[in-house]
Amino acid sequence: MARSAHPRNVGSHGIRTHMTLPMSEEFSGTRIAASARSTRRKPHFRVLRRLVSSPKGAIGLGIVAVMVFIALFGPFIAPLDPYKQDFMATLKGPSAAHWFGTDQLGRDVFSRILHGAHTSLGIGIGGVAVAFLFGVPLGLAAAWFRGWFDQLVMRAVDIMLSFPDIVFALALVALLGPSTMNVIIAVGTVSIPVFIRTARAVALSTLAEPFVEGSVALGCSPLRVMARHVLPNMAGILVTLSSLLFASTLLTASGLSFLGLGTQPPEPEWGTMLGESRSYIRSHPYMATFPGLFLAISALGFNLLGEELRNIYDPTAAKTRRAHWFGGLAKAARRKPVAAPTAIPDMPQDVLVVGRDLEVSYLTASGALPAVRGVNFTLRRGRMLAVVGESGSGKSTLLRAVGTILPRGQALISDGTLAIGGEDVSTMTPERLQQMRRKHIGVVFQDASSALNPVMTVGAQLIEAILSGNPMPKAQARSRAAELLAAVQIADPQERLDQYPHQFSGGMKQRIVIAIALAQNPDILLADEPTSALDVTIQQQILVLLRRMQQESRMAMMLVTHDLGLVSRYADDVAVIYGGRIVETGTVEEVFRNPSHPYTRALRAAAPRLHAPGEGKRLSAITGDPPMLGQFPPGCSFAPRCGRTHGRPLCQTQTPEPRPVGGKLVACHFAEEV
Ligand SMILES: Nc1ncnc2c1ncn2[C@@H]1O[C@H](COP(=O)(O)OP(=O)(O)OP(=O)(O)O)[C@@H](O)[C@H]1O
Repeated sequence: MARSAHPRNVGSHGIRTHMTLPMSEEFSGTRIAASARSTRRKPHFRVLRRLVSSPKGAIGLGIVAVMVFIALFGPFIAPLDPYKQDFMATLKGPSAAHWFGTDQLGRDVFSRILHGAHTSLGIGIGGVAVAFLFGVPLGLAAAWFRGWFDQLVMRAVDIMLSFPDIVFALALVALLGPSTMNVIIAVGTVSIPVFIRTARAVALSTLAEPFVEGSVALGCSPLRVMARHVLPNMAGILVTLSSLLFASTLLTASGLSFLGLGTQPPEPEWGTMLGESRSYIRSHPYMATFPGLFLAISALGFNLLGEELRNIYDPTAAKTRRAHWFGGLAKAARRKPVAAPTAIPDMPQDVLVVGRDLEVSYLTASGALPAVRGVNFTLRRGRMLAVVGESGSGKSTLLRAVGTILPRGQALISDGTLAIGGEDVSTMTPERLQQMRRKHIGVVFQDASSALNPVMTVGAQLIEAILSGNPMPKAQARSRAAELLAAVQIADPQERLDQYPHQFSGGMKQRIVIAIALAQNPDILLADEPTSALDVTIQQQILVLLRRMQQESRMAMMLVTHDLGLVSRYADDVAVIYGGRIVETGTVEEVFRNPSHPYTRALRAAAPRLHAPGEGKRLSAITGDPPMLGQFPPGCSFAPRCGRTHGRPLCQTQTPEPRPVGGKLVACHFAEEV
């Protein structure tokens, strides 16, 4: 039965198991000498240098600089009074006396353009600022809170977008009255939905990234997650959007001025000037050409500038200028073990995580569907439990439940009990959960590339992980970050701290992810297919590293993997999961030496083994497909694919419960029939 989701998506449910192991409130991490140099800052003129070194950036910056200069100093450099009428010189074409000609009242068009720059660009910038300041926070809030708030915001956005910009802006100005300020409010309001949609879409995808989940797992607050990960990741797109909107805002504002609702004559403004030139467009085209040209050039300049800024702020798009680093592993010999965590005095017991009849469900259109169904397991200090099974069997869902990082609003613990350090997570407040994640749980995700924030240096990400649970001076945190990099065998750690993830190889990125997971000296380490994106030799190195650290620090570890070879080499215990249930569990030796469940046997037979008896034989595949979410057959879920069932009704009707068979727990009615 599904229950309402906890704000942090840990289900609240009625079942309570009395646990007596209180989790320590405080965890004193390794003390580090504050001898490191301070965090180096990137010089701000780096951006300027990059801008001027590219043709697009240089042109864009040049145009914007000229326009800003004109907006600021136009009145001082204008040769004539922009308001002065000369009825003897009306509608004169460009000449030495009037470079851009004169208008219907004999006013100097050039001087009016110089004076009008201030108002025109001011309206554009003001409109974008209004849209940005309201749209971005609303979009971020909608992505974070989801639910009814998201629905409300998005319906309002849909309604606003269903009107053409100019019509909506017209209605607003008609309501507020014609004035420059009201035009800014109107054109800004019209653009708010675009910012909301963009910010929400980017935030949603960024929040689903493993590196953000990692931050949530580290216990970072929503504001911090938004400020550190989501906003920097959308900086490029927001800058580009702002520049594009600047152009459209200028045009919409000009349209309003053209209709007489914007800046009022005799005030010079490019849109108003275009409006005034309407009647003379055929006979005296220069009247429209010059203000139009200034509008178009301004829009072009902001666009070019925005595009180049996007390239700069997205380092993954930028070409790596420096040579790649090659001599890594040779220098990495200076290995430095991570210090063992300080003992938690009031948590001496070995059992750190207990799952009892644990059920985890996804909230789908068809209701809450269980992906993990009544599993029992224990994570013990100093031991590694491997969770194996086919794709879709529920391994990652189980790991995320243990890490209290189930996707918000999508999954929840719907039944049973999960206790971490003796505390039932369903009774924990969001703050307690956050503290738990921050101090006691480290998570290593599958794909290191997406587990690291591409726009933050490795050092910044490590320092964030270190500081999230343990305030300390930045210099000390940097020193600790370098120590962690050295511990995961990355050479020249001080220099590497200032580099971005794309400057590291896949294996090194995964080492960094491991370093981040270990930043708080966690008691529990969760690794979800930590090596499946790596080649075989690197897989071995990473697993050796993980195993060494797990043993040195006596962490309880859960390893999710498809690779039975890795399990037999590195894990202590194994849980074989099928259709969301643990079908066989015990020590690796017991389970693999003499597998009892037909599914375990089939998995073993399907796993490639070098130098195994019968080498050269074809691998046997498991016939049929694993059950889909919500489509589990009655009785034993494996029965439709099982060679041992022989059509026996018991398998089709009664779900086998795990029972002791030869030192293991096996969920099969006929486990003894090996
Ligand atoms: N966000 C989600 N919404 C709905 N169903 C989901 C969601 N995530 C996973 N599932 C479903 O839950 C089931 C278990 O998925 P899970 O990712 O835990 O399996 P897995 O064993 O880890 O698979 P893999 O090895 O491919 O990662 C699958 O049927 C999957 O389709």
